[in-house]
Amino acid sequence: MSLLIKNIKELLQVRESHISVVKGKDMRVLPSIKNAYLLIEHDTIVDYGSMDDIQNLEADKIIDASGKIVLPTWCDSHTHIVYAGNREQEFVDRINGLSYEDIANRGGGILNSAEKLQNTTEEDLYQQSAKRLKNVIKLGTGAIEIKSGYGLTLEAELKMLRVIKRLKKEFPVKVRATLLAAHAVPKAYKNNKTAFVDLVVNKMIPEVANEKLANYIDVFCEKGYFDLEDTERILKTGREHGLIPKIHVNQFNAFGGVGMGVKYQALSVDHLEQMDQEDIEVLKNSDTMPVALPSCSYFLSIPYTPGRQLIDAGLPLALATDYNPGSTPSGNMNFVVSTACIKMKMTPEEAINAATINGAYAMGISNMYGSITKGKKANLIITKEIPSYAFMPYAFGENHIEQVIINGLIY
Ligand SMILES: N=CN[C@@H](CCC(=O)O)C(=O)O
Ligand SMILES: [Zn+2]
Repeated sequence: MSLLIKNIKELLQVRESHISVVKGKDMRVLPSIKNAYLLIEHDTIVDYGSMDDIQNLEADKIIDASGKIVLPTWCDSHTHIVYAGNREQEFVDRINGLSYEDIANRGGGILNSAEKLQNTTEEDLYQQSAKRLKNVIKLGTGAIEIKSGYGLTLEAELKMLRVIKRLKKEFPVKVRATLLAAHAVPKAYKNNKTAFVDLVVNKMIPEVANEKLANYIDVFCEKGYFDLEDTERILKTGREHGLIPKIHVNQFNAFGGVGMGVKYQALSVDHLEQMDQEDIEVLKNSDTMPVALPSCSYFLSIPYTPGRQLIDAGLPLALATDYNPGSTPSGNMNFVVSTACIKMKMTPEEAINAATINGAYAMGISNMYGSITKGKKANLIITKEIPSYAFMPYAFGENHIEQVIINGLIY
């Protein structure tokens, strides 16, 4: 099966295969070909170029993309889409004056979702999660990381990870799984957090690694959740079991979590709404990707990650949704890209780089996803007819996507 897309107004993010990440000033550059064609065979990009140079290419199917822009699908490197029910009452409580912290301290927040999930069957959890995944693919996401973390018991965490495994099997998009057992201290361990970390380290990590249910290890390193010592124990044990760290840090407080992530060669450090100079310096000497989650800042009315400062310091940056029931009930990467431009002062080129190639890097898959490159998976967004690519983040809140192609097939 072959597919030829021709008369593409502009083909974005065209990269040589050795580019796996873009940093600093290079993020301002988004290589493209105007008036382009793209040829797909089966699930792979095999050729592309200017329409002026098109040979007599044969294909089983031809799409005329006149007036439309084609780009790689979004790579969403941070989500929690496997959850049960919703938390709109907490949303209303926050409108009425409670903070995210107040709600968590009253036993709401993550513990509320954990209770719901523990009382939901695996089949129901799968159906709820599959619906969310289907929706975000239609919004242009072609690769996604999904975390556990609403289980908080071995049994419920395994249930979440089995659901992620099933999503991976049933859907054509690339799925990466993360064990986030240390997402909150469960009620039963309220006065004995160390015993819960013991459980994570001695039972949950070995069992999950043994069953090969996760690629990554995560921890919510934050005041009132898990401190540096807990984080270190969890990352160290995760690494020993072959799980690569990707952690929640600096959402509300900066106290060295970024350095701890870098010490254990985290693939990414995510959130970073609160950053100090030391965090920036430590990232400069690492291969760790900083990940910003602007929809979370928007929804909770907390500061945005200082993306401008990070990029101006020569660092790379990735953008992800953080889709979850508490802080970001949205998996729309188009909104993330717009919000990064509007609120974080990122240029459209920087935001698109952050949401494609750098997002792929933050999932360890940039060899196969995140750019238009021969040999990579044919995961593409075809826009509606729009004046330019900057129009996508500019005209925010509108759906500019006409078609999504996953593994060479129209989704
Ligand atoms: N900050 C920690 N975890 C999630 C939110 C969890 C929740 O409120 O359910 C996040 O990344 O924002
Ligand atoms: Zn998160």
